[in-house]
Amino acid sequence: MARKFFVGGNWKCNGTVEEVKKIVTTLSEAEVPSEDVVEVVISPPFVFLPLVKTLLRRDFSIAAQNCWVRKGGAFTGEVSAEMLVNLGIPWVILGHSERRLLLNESNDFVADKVAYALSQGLKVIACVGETLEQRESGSTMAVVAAQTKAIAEQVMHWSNVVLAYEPVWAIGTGKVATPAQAQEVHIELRKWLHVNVGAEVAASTRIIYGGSVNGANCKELAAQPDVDGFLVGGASLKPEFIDIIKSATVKTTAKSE
Ligand SMILES: O=C(CO)COP(=O)(O)O
Repeated sequence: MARKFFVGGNWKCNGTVEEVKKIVTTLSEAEVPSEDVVEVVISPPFVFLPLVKTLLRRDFSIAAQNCWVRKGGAFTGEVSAEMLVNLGIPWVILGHSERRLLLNESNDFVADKVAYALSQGLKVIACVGETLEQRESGSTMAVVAAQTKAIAEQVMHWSNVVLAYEPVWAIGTGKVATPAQAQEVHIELRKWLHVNVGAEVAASTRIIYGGSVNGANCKELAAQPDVDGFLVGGASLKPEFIDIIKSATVKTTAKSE
């Protein structure tokens, strides 16, 4: 089954109203491949979701960067999945390493969030990835498999899940994984899905890469057979995000050759 290229722009905790308007205008004016070729999802901080939803071009979609683990209620400072649905936000990023590491979100907690968000009809970008220490000790696959396993135990239908492999050592460091390093983990994750979930899910689930993706390195990464797109941080705030979206054509060119 063909996996549509997916490009997410994770703005993290950045932006002002003025900056948001500027970025969205730049995106609106850009010529990018059609929706048949690439799915683009922009993820601003919660407070800017309504503004971005109003201004964003209709062929791009929106994600929140997090949501509460269960139904809303007396949880000060949290935003529930129901609220995102109510606002018409279709996607949510869950399990980002910044939340796992800085806010101590465990594999099980992330998996609970994924399950609840899916149950409310949200689509989920679920993030996994190892730290530098884990990579250097040779436990990369064990770490990402454990993170994926916790999620897989709770997911019944994978059609609304995108798996994002984001090695922590590559996030915001300018130290991008080599195409071979990314492909190696992506193919292992796909094999893991094949063995533990099923052949159809393994073949159809998009596994995207995140960590210092930019306009210069995106094409080579996109050319890897198991890299189905990107989750972009810093570069998603810059005009080069458009070049990253355009790297989707690497797949269509490869196919038609
Ligand atoms: O964490 C990321 C996307 O979620 C990646 O961030 P950078 O692209 O800034 O390295």
